[in-house]
Amino acid sequence: MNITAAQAPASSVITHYIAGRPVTSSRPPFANVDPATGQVVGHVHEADAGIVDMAVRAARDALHGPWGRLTDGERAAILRRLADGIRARFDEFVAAEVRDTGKPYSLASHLDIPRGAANFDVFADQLAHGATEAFRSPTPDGGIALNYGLRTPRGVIAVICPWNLPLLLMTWKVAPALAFGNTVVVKPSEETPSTTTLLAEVMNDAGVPPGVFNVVHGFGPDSAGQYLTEHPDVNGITFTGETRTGTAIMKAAAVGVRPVSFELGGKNAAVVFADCDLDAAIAGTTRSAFLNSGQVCLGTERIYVERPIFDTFVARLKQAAEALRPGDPNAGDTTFGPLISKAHRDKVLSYYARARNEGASIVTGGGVPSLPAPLSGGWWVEPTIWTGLPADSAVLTEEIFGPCCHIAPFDREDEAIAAANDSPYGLATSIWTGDLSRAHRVAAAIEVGVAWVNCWFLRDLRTAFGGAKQSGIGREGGVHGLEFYTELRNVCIKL
Ligand SMILES: NC(=O)c1ccc[n+]([C@@H]2O[C@H](COP(=O)([O-])OP(=O)(O)OC[C@H]3O[C@@H](n4cnc5c(N)ncnc54)[C@H](O)[C@@H]3O)[C@@H](O)[C@H]2O)c1
Ligand SMILES: O=C/C=C/C=C(\O)C(=O)O
Repeated sequence: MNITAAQAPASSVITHYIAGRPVTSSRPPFANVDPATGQVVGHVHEADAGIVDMAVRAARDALHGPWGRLTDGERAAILRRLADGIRARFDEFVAAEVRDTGKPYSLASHLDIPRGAANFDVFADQLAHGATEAFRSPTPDGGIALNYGLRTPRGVIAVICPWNLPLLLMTWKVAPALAFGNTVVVKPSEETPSTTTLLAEVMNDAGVPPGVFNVVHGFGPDSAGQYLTEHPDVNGITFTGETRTGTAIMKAAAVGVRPVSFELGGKNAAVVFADCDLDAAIAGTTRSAFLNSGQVCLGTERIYVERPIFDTFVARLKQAAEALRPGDPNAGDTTFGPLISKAHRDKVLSYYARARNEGASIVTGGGVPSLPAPLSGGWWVEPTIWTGLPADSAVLTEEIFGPCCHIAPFDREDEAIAAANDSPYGLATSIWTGDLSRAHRVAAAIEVGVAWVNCWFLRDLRTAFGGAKQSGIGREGGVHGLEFYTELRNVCIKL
């Protein structure tokens, strides 16, 4: 929910950050709201087309400045300083992320901020070990030619991020972009402006030249997001967010034929076989269904359980869901947070109502928890589990992005695979089985970008990360970002 500055206290003002300095804009700032309480905690400047143009120009100028002349080793050293700079201000980053998202301190301090720093380390490492191809090529005249690959930065990259893992997903894009010599104009989600703004300060302190990293704040359509993706001097667009937003951005990218790197929506399935380690499957599926209040793209909203253990699995997951503790995000025993906004909570509750109206069996949840003030003003919903809905129910086909999942039984492996693949999305899956051959067989059959076996959200940052089908375009991580963040030229020299 965003209201004008007139209604918002002047407690904290977030401005843009262009060419190494804060920049304000003329549009009425919008309010930043704490989702745990619904209270306004500050306000944020909204970029107009002129501000976005200023940022893109600064990024273009920086490409031709000292940044463009740094060696890989010098850029790697700066990336490591960025990681250290985030860690040096760890408490500030955690507090800012918790305030913007309402997520529990335990989650922001163990996932969001540590990964926000680690993303810079992994790409600094990549620079130290990167290589390109070379060939000694026989020539028709009996001589030799040398062919070698030469990677150059793509240029000015537009980076547009969602609100669920704000710093993690921002540096997951900024780190490779800068590692490979690009400059960036980034737009964090309007819901979560704070940690990216702190990152701008860390950039300054780490010696990143002005203009290499620029931040513009605002919304999508008719605001910073649209102006940035439509700017003709942007050479590539990396975006994480909803699939339908990706469609709109892809149309903008088509003008000028700019490449895109997309991490989009999902409707991920877990497949649980009767021979699994049930304790591990329950623990892992509790995380995949309810972590970050279900606001994780890799999360599980569809669970298929082999019939012999179906009733036990449902009972155990119910017990785990009911043990989650909503509360003050900064309280040590809080393990469950609110949704990001009133609009998103209304969306999730609309699916709760649909499930009820379609006759689902509500195993647990389905409503709003009763919490004391000031939390009663926040955007809370109950962790929810359903069974008994038909496969074509909207609850089983559309991304809800909330703390809810549907469990259905299956009798045969091929039936479970077909159910898991029955989706326009293809982001992630988790497979729980004690049979190693089956693990490999099923992981090869489910059409996703990331398949976990007997685990979930276990990440080696060098591996390929991204979605198949309508869940994404391209891959991030390790060497895989090279295709988007660099141009590869072949040089052929007649010797
Ligand atoms: N695949 C992944 O790795 C991944 C990771 C996290 C979230 N997601 C997805 O993100 C979604 C939730 O995040 P969200 O609600 O912020 O997504 P969203 O698409 O509504 O917004 C994402 C970002 O895009 C901007 N935006 C919106 N419309 C735009 C437009 N027309 N032009 C340019 N920018 C525009 C927004 O301001 C925001 O910064 C879910 O669908 C989730 O699955 C995917
Ligand atoms: O909500 C989506 C989570 C995305 C996670 C990553 O991009 C990652 O782990 O690199």
